[in-house]
Amino acid sequence: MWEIGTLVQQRTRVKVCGLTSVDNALAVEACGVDAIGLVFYPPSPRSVHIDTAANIAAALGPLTHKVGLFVNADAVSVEQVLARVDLSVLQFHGDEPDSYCRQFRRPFFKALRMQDGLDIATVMAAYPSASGFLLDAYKKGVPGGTGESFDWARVPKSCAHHLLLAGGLTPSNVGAAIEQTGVYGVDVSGGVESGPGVKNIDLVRALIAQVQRVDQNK
Ligand SMILES: O=C(O)c1ccccc1NCC(=O)[C@H](O)[C@H](O)COP(=O)(O)O
Repeated sequence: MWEIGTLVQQRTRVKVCGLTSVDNALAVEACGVDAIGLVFYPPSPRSVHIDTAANIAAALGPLTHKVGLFVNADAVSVEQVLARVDLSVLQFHGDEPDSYCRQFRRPFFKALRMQDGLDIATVMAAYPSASGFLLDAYKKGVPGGTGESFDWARVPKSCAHHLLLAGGLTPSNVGAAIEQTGVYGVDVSGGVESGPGVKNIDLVRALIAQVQRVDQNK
């Protein structure tokens, strides 16, 4: 079970990433997710146009987090997005240092790609401003959305940070992932898609059902 301080987290948070249309985002939200991710990284097949992103963020309910994803973007373009899109949380998937990430004055997750030999504790210590860390699979040259898992035994068992587990999660394996790692939340993209940037609502429902099943047994 995941513990932050003395509090035991009874519910695993769910973020579904890579929404590209208002209707699909609303349908995903209606499944009961906590957060929706918007990818501002043009090479990604899940990249969303800023106008569409603004419409998605405006359409979602006020208690649903809107997370903006960036990969080594220049600060000006991040500010341009923030001026148009009501993002509550940021997520950085590149080589951005803490000083860069914190300048936008939003809570942020730093994505750590779990390359062999990565010293997780040392990297985390370099991000004192981070609200949490997203642990994702490492694939050379691909900053995220790989659809691949990493060895969940590498997720720190007792960790003072909020951890989001990502990488190749599906309705079939998310229960085992939570049981094994006890993370604060899970982040899912390709495993609930029917095409790039299009989420399959049946798969999202199935994923949520598995998360709830495991949470009820905590
Ligand atoms: O989704 C992308 O295309 C993407 C591209 C560049 C940086 C990050 C990206 N996604 C970030 C996410 O948070 C994904 O949900 C995470 O990497 C897991 O993806 P998947 O393995 O497909 O579930």
